[in-house]
Amino acid sequence: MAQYARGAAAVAVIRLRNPPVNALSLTVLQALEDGLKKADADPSVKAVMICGENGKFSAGTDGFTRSHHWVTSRC
Ligand SMILES: CC/C=C\C/C=C/C(=O)SCCNC(=O)CCNC(=O)[C@H](O)C(C)(C)COP(=O)(O)OP(=O)(O)OC[C@H]1O[C@@H](n2cnc3c(N)ncnc32)[C@H](O)[C@@H]1OP(=O)(O)O
Repeated sequence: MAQYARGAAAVAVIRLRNPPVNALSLTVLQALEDGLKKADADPSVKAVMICGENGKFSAGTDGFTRSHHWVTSRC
């Protein structure tokens, strides 16, 4: 998942949470999109910080998601 929170001042924080390496699964991508929409809808938010849990940002596309893209791109 990705957790939305309000940080200091006008900053929204979206924290990627998908142990062990915060890979971008479909669930994480959906939660990321939801968080960005929430920030966009809040006129007091002037910046969005995206970070990863446990001292890691993200390993990129989740292994499963990557296979899915590969299969669909060949159809
Ligand atoms: C239409 C196109 C859309 C998007 C294009 C997107 C492109 C990309 O995202 S490219 C990037 C894809 N990511 C990778 O190729 C990263 C591969 N991983 C690594 O290089 C390393 O794992 C790491 C540097 C991220 C971490 O290294 P290290 O600390 O040595 O840990 P491990 O390698 O032992 O990995 C721990 C654990 O995490 C699993 N894992 C790693 N990467 C992914 C991933 N991308 N998706 C899912 N899972 C991942 C790895 O298998 C290990 O799992 P186990 O402990 O269960 O074995």
